[in-house]
Amino acid sequence: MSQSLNLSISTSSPTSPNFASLSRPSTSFLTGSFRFPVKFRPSGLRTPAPPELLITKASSDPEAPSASASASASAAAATLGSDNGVGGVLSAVPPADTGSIEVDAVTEAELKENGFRSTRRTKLICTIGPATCGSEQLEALAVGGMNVARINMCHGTREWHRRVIERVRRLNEEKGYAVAIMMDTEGSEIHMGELGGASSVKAEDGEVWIFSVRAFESPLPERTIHVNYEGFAEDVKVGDDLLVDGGMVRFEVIEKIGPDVKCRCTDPGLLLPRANLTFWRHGSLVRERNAMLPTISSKDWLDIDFGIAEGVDFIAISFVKSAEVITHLRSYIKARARDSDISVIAKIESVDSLRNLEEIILASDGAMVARGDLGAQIPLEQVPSEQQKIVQLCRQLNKPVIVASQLLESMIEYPTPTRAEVADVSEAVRQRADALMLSGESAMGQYPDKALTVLRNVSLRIERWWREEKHHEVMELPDIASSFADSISEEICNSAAKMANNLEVDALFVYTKDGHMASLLSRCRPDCPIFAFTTTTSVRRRLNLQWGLIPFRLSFADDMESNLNKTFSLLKARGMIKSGDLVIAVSDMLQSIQVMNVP
Ligand SMILES: Nc1ncnc2c1ncn2[C@@H]1O[C@H](COP(=O)(O)OP(=O)(O)O)[C@@H](O)[C@H]1O
Ligand SMILES: C=C(OP(=O)(O)O)C(=O)O
Ligand SMILES: [K+]
Ligand SMILES: [Mg+2]
Repeated sequence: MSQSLNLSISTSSPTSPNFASLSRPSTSFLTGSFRFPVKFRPSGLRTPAPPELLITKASSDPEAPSASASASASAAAATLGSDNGVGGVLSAVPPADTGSIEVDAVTEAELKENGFRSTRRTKLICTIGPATCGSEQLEALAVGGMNVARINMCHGTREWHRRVIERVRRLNEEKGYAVAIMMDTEGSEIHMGELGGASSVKAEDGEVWIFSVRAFESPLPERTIHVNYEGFAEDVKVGDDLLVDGGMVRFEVIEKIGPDVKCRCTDPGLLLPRANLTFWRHGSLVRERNAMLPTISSKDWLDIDFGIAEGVDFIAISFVKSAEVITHLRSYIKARARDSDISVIAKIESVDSLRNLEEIILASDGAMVARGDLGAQIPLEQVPSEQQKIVQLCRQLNKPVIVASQLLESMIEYPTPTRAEVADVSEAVRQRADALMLSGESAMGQYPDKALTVLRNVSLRIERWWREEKHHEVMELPDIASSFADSISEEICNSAAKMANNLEVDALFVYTKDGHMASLLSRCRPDCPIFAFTTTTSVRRRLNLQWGLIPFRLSFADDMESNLNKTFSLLKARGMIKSGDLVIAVSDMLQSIQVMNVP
């Protein structure tokens, strides 16, 4: 049926790609629903009440993580995979049923509905907050295409986050989803405290407010804001500009009285709990003192211990300045979590991270273009070119990249996006970022599901447009292999992806134990989807973040012929492929490229 290296290409015609039924009935935003023009920034973001979970200030959370904290559904149930030779990677599934194949239930439905070619390649991340922490809401997001759930340790208690993780894991187990978990650290940013329970407070033009490092009893005195950074009053100078959320509200420092800093509001707007603060002097960001704060604070280390104990799939590090901190964290994780592998994502959101971009990306397992804070640290008009640069560099270095923040900001309040937002999302998809992320839109907005639908539909539409119009940017992909064996893998993947495009195959199949070959194929951004077969649940979940990969868990042997036969019959039985489909298969056990029609 097939031969290694000596390519046997069957002449029977592959099934034509099915582009039918791309847009589902729920996609009304592109088909003419009406919205009022939004002229003003919303004057009262209504945060829906959390259904069951209690939200309190993270810093007052007395609970420290312990080894016994790993009581999350899957971590506790984890067994060392009986799957052969996987180096003891944690697997959340019971010992392998050799006859079965596991794939995300939503992807499976999508494959059956839309056909191979039309499955979504861009991955979607949703930040979970009060609007989406309940099981039903989490399930709605999973069904809507959420590949990764992000929890932001800047908000909520560890207990709150633990329950979210538990719910996601339970849904995965009971309903067959494969949603991965990303934990995002608070980092050493300077931010305001809670607003005494209020979801937002308006600061009016000319008002005088006190920013102070003092701890206040609730309720806060009027027009008083707590600041989390001890050195704040010493660092600011009279005349400095104080920017909330990168300029959504602006104050001028008018007087310092001990720990209190008196400021006059110069650009009125809404203050949100724990909003980020930056201060500027003579038009430049004051970074010197801020930069002395450690990237990973002592609270972050406790959160990281929590993430390791809970077995999260990704840890995103805020305000990374250099590669060392990432290297240090990776060895920390390796020592603490010997059996699991947690990917470390570097958030690019500071001037220092731009300066040391390449070494940071090389040291990390992936990167996030965190445009929220980045836009507060460099001029806004520089953000788009930095985004493009980061996305390209990550692809060249074979690291997954996430584009984050304000993609659909207006959908926090409105059911349809602005045209500008749709254009921004389209651009990120066109740049072929691995993943797009929702923040406030899903964490505390009124239309989390609709926002996710917009990301899904824009991704599908732009990806299809690119394929049909053949807008391929010929991106030079430099050799990145560090050994001869890696070079072979890299050449095989580059060639297989090129062959897949030229032969217009229906799918690439990759059999990979550690996921590396799958990411090398993803890096080529081929026209067809990539079915990535891997033996462990944790690798399968991590592959969720990468462009174009459809991860399956399957126990397989080194014998490719039997792997292929087994895969074909399992996938055919589930209606995911059919006889005649043209497939190219590669594997990291047997270095070969095989081209064949599904029997
Ligand atoms: N776990 C949570 N508990 C309460 N509110 C949250 C939580 N996560 C996110 N939010 C809300 O969603 C908003 C957007 O989330 P995100 O962008 O992740 O945070 P930030 O605004 O701090 O950068 C936050 O400002 C906060 O109001
Ligand atoms: C994603 C970001 O980080 P956070 O939401 O944690 O501030 C950002 O700043 O864009
Ligand atoms: K954060
Ligand atoms: Mg940030």
